[in-house]
Amino acid sequence: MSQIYIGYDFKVNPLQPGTEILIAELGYAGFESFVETEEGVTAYIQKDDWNEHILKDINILDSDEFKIEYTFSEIEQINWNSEWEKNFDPIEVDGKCTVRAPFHPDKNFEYEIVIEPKMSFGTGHHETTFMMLQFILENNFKGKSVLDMGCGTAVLAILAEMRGASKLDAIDIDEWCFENSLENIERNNCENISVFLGDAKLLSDKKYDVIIANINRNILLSDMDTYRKCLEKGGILYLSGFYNEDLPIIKEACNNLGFTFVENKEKNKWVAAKFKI
Ligand SMILES: C[S@@+](CC[C@H](N)C(=O)[O-])C[C@H]1O[C@@H](n2cnc3c(N)ncnc32)[C@H](O)[C@@H]1O
Repeated sequence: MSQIYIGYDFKVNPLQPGTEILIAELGYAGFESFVETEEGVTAYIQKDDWNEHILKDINILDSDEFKIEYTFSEIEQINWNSEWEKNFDPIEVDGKCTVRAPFHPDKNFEYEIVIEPKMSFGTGHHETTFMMLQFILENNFKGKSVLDMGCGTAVLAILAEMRGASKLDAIDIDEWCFENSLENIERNNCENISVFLGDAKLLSDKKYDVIIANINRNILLSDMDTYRKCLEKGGILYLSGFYNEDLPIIKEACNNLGFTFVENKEKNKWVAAKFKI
């Protein structure tokens, strides 16, 4: 890999939950990989995605509860495999599903997903991915056509196929996520998932029984109308990637399009919500 990265070394006090909150916020600002250290975290972002105001919306940096100091520098080469081996512990969801890396030993779970995340978002560690995995475990996917919008590593599409979905599209705007999704789909022997590079513009003539979209508040709001048009009657929409304070805005936008709110989950202020049409 030859992309140039900017690496930020953050010292966080108190370490937890400060580091966890910081990683979550940086993830949504475009940082792609995180290496937890004894004092905090080193976070990486591609130089092409970076600008000098990149930390402007990271709220925890302005919080009185945490003291956070950082330095940053340009890095030419990162060995992602060794970074992940240091950092990626397997996760378990509700005793039924595990998400692990290829270098972890097998586990005896009903659903075992092997993900080599490299730089893509979606190992299950993030609250939003975790809650979406829970929704997929709790709900019926048998024979359903499914869209995983903003697929990252395609972890959600992979579980949906394991749960019986018969035809799936996984779409991501990021080229690395597109390639990583293809690799993970093969690694997990999935046969019903097609991966596309792009955004909601790809959806003009598509129809699905279920749409899963874990992106962020603004993209969800701007693409919601397209999701609505792509859902079959009786279709289900799962949304995540926003904080609990944004749930009323998301609900209102969904209501205006004729969706009914079914339920939501919440973890460390992040929300995942289910709607039906
Ligand atoms: C929060 S991550 C979620 C990844 C994965 N679905 C998960 O649950 O872990 C959001 C993903 O959406 C992608 N994305 C951002 N904007 C998008 C857009 N307009 N259309 C499609 N994908 C987008 C990002 O590249 C990123 O991989």
